[in-house]
Amino acid sequence: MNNILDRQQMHECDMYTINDIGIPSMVLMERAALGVFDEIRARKIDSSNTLIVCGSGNNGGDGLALARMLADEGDKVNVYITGNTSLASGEMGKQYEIIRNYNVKILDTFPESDNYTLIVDAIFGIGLSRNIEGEIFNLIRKLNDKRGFKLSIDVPSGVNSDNGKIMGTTFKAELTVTIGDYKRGCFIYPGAEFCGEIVCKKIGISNKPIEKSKTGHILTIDDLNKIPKRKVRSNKGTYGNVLIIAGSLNMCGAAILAGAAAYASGCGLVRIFTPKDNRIIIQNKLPEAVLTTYDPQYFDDRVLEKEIERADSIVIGPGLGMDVSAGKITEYVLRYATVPIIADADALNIAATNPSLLKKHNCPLIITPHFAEMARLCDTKIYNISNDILETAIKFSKENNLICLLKDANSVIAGSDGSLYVNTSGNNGLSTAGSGDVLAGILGALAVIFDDYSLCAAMGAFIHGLAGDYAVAETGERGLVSSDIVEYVKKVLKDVK
Ligand SMILES: NC(=O)C1=CN([C@@H]2O[C@H](COP(=O)(O)OP(=O)(O)OC[C@H]3O[C@@H](n4cnc5c(N)ncnc54)[C@H](OP(=O)(O)O)[C@@H]3O)[C@@H](O)[C@H]2O)[C@@H](O)CC1
Ligand SMILES: Nc1ncnc2c1ncn2[C@@H]1O[C@H](COP(=O)(O)OP(=O)(O)O)[C@@H](O)[C@H]1O
Ligand SMILES: [K+]
Repeated sequence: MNNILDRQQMHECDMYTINDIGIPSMVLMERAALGVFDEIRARKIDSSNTLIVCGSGNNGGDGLALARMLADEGDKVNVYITGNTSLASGEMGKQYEIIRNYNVKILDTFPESDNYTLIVDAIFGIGLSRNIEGEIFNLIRKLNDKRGFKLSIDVPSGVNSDNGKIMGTTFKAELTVTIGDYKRGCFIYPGAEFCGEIVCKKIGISNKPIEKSKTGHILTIDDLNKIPKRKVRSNKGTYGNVLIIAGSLNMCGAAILAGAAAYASGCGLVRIFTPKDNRIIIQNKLPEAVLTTYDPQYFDDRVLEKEIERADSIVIGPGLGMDVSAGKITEYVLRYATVPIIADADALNIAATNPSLLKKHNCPLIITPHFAEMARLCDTKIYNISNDILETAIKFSKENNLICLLKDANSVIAGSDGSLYVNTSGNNGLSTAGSGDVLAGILGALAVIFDDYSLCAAMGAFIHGLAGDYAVAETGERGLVSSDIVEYVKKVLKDVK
C-alpha cells in the first residue's frame, strides 16, 4: 500500500524533515535532482540535448541541480527560467548562483529549436497555487508541441497535486519523477492523464507528521495478502451467502455476471432474486446459483424479507430496471437490511429519484456509481462529476454516511470516516458492457470477509482492474468482454491463500 499525499501533508513532511530533523533543504534538493538524474540514466533516456524549464520556486531549484548533473557528464543543457530570478525562493536562488559556474546555457528568450532530445518541466510542483495564465500558459503549450522525451519533476506543471484538476493548462509528461512521496492529484483524472508513468524517489523525507492523520492510499500487488485466508476446515457457510438482487425482463445478463463474479471471488453461495422470466436462462448459465423469482406485477415483500434474513451481503441494482417493483425492492432493502449492501446501477437511479433513500440505511453501504449515475444522484451534469471526482466522492460519502466508489479509469473510493483510496489497476479493455456488474459481484463476495468496508471497496476495484490487466495481456483491449473478466478474477486470486 502506498501513501498518496496532498500538498499540505507533503509540505508538513518537508518542513518536519528540514526544521525538526535538521536535514538542510539543499541536501534534500540535491537528492531530489539525483533521483531524477538516476531515473534518466536507468531508462537510457537520450539527454544529449536537454532543455530544462524552471520556475522560480523549489521545483525550479530541482531543475537547476539536475541541469548541473547532466552537464557534468557532457550533455548539452539549456535552461530557460520563467519569472524573475531575483524573486526566486531561497534554495532556487542558491541553485542559480551555483549553476552559473557550470557549462549550462541560461537562455534569455524561450527557444524555438525543436531539436531537444529531452524536455524537463521544473516550472511548478506542489507550490502551484492558482490557474496558469499569460506567458507561462503560452510557454507550456509550446513545450507540449515540441518533440523530445517529456519529463516532469514532482508533478506536471498545471496538475493540481491535491485533486488532479487542470489549473488552466498543463505540461503533458511521459514520465513524472515524483519526490519524497506520491502526490494524490497525480492519480486522479483528468490530471492523471498528463503524468505519464509515475515513479517515486525517496529522498529521506520523514512521514512522521502524517503517521497519525488520515491520508489517501493506493493498493499494490502485495495488498492482495490482506484478503482473509481461507480455512482448512470450512463449508460454504464460512465464505458467505451473497444475495444478488438483479436483472429485469431484458437484462438478465447483469445478474449472471454479478453472480459469476461473486463465485469467482470466493463466496460460498450465490442467491439471485430476479423476475420470474429470467429463471430458465440464469439456471442454464449459472447452475450454481440458487434462485428466488418474483412476479413484478404482484410483488410481495415477505419473500424478499426471507431472502434478506439469509444473506451475509447484498448486491442490489445491476440490470434491475426502474419499474414499481424495482422501486419497492430497493426501498425495502435499504431500509431493513443490516448486512453490508453494494448498491449499483438501477438501485442508484432509483435512489436518485428519492434522495432520502440512501440516508435511511442501517448497514454498511458501498455505492458504485459511474459518472452518469453519480450525476443523477447529485442532480448535476456529468461534466461537473468527471471534472471533480475526488471532491464529489468525499462529499457524497460524508453526507450519506456511506462508502462511495466513484468509477473512472482510476476509481476513487471515499468513506464517510475520511478513508480514501484511488485505484490504479485496470485499462480501457474494462470499458465494456457488464464490467460494472462484475465489479459489484466481486464486492458482494469481499463484503462477507472484510470488516473494513472502505478497504473492501478498494480491494474489489483493485482485483477488478487487475483482472482486466491480466486479460488484456492475453487478449488485447478491444476484444475483452465482461464474462472474460470473471475468468481472470479467478487467476488474480489464484495465489492468494
Ligand atoms: N522543501 C524542500 O526542500 C524540497 C522541495 N522540493 C521541490 O520543491 C517543490 C515545491 O517548491 P515550492 O514550494 O517552492 O513550490 P513550486 O512548486 O516550486 O512553485 C512555487 C512558485 O510558483 C509560483 N506560482 C504558483 N502558482 C503559480 C501560477 N499559477 N502562476 C505563476 N506562478 C505561480 C509561486 O509564486 P507565488 O504564489 O508565491 O506568487 C512560487 O514562486 C516540490 O514540488 C519539489 O519539486 C524537493 O526538492 C524536495 C525538497
Ligand atoms: N479505461 C479504463 N481504465 C480502467 N478501468 C476502467 C476503464 N473503463 C472502465 N473501467 C472500469 O470498468 C468498470 C465499468 O463499470 P460501468 O461503467 O458501471 O459498466 P457497466 O455499466 O457496463 O456494467 C468500472 O469499474 C471502471 O472503473
Ligand atoms: K514540474
